[in-house]
Amino acid sequence: MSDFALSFDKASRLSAERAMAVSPLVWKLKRLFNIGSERELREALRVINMLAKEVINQRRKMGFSKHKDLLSRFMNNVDDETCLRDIVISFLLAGRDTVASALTSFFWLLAKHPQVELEILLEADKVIGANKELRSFEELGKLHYLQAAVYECMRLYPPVQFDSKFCVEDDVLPDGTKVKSGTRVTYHPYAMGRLEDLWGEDSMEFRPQRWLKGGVFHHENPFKYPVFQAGLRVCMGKEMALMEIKCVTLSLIRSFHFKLLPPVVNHATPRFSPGLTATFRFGLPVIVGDRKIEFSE
Ligand code: HEM
Repeated sequence: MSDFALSFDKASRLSAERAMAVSPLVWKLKRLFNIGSERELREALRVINMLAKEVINQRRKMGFSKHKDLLSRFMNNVDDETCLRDIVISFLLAGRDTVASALTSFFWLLAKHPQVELEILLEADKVIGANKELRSFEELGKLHYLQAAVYECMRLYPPVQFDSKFCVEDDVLPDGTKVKSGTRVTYHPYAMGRLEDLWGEDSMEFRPQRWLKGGVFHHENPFKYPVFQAGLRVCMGKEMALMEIKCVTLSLIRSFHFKLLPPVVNHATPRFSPGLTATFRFGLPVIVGDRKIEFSE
């Protein structure tokens, strides 16, 4: 792995650990004396900042005024170097591990539910054509079962499993709960996705059909399914993320077969573990085979 990726992973982990500390005083003292995890975090951030600035410098050398990619657009409108650097890092943080986490969970669920994988393949053959490649964004939109399966996957395994906000001034929630200024308020998509009150008695089952009405995908209220958050600060990359997850899954499962490796000591079941972005603690060991050739045991 590159220095950037290693530092990025380390900084994400250490920042998440800050949030889980018994008291913020612990990490604040460590930061003051530049010791332990805070020293490691500072070093990781130095590497990340340096490389993010390098990305911006390279783009500047290439010329950005006529380019239409996201970074060039930001560079055309933002002069502050530190702000640009933070934009690069925010988009990486928001878009890198979240999609990877969703894909890992999805491949795990598909391996455990071959009938769902089969439905996705049959739908793809019907809409796109057997042995044909996806041609357009519109065609992707016709894959209702695939979309339902992706939503169902993230209901049970949301990449952002909980998310906190701090109240700026005294407020009252719609149900009358008073929230004092400075209070930390957390919503928990992982817990909400499993509530029987919200999803019914089969809330723990992976059942893509719950998202379909007459074979057509239908959205749920985002406040019931806050996987991408809801309201004004909803995820800016939602549609891009969904497109990535669906395209990667389709192109891989149409060509390859993924078989879970037999349980390994201590890794018996993949463990969904918290972090800034949740992921499977020991990765997802699989054997990859050609879809046209059956696996032999
Ligand atoms: C499955 C994948 C993804 C999930 C589950 C997800 C989820 C979320 C969530 C829960 C938030 C709210 C965070 C907060 O307010 O604390 C958020 C914000 C955001 N996401 Fe995503 N995200 C995903 C992919 C992406 C991608 C691919 C991008 C862009 C490349 C992206 C860009 C952003 C940005 C810029 C924000 C901040 C929006 C704002 O504060 O106004 N996300 N996302």
